[in-house]
Amino acid sequence: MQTIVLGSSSITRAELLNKFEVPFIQRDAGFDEESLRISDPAHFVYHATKGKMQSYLEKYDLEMPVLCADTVVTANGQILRKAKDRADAKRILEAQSGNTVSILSCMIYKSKTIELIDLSTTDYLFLPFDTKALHDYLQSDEWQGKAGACMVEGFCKSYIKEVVGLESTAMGLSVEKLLPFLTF
Ligand SMILES: Nc1nc2c(ncn2[C@@H]2O[C@H](COP(=O)(O)OP(=O)(O)OP(=O)(O)O)[C@@H](O)[C@H]2O)c(=O)[nH]1
Repeated sequence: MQTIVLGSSSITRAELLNKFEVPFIQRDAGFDEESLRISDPAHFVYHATKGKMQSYLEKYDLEMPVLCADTVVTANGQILRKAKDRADAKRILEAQSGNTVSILSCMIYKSKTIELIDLSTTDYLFLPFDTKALHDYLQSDEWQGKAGACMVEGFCKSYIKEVVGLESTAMGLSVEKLLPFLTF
C-alpha cells in the first residue's frame, strides 16, 4: 500500500491510520477554521476540510496522495467544536449529557488519479454523565483538542445508550470508507 500524507496535526487521526495499518507521514495542512462563518454543521465540516486541502496544496504537490479531514459535534442544533478552556469544555459536555449527539466527520483524499470526498455522521444517544466522573474528566485535560471535548472511546464510552455509525467517524476519520481507495 502506498504511503500517504495525513494532512492533519491530529493525534487521534494518526492513531486511527496506524490501527488500520495505513502507511503515512503527517504534515499540518495549516488552515484556520476560525475564518469560516458557517452555522450549518455539515456545510462547516465540508468547507473546513476543503480549506485544509486547498491550504495543503498551496504548499505541497501530489507526489504523495494526501488526506485531510474535519470533525464537529452537534447537539440541540449547535456546533460543538474544540473547547477553548475548561469552563467551555464543561458547557460543551453538559450539552451532550443525556442527549442525542451527532458527530460529523468529512474527509477528502486526493491523489494524481482520484479524489474521494466523504461526509459521514455517527449518532449517539448518551445517558446523563455522572457529575463526579465529568469533574474528574475535566481535570484530566484529555478533553483538549477534541471536537465537542468528547472521547467516544474514553470518557463518553460508558454513557453510550445507542449508537448508529462508525466509531472511527466519531473519532475524526472514517478509515473503513477510505481503505478501498488506497489501492487506486
Ligand atoms: N480521541 C478522540 N478524538 C476525537 C474524538 N472526536 C473528535 N476527536 C478529535 O477532535 C479533533 C477535531 O478537530 P479538527 O479541527 O477536526 O482537527 P485537528 O485535531 O484540529 O487537526 P487538523 O486536521 O490539523 O485541523 C480531531 O483531532 C479529532 O480526531 C473522540 O471521540 N476521541
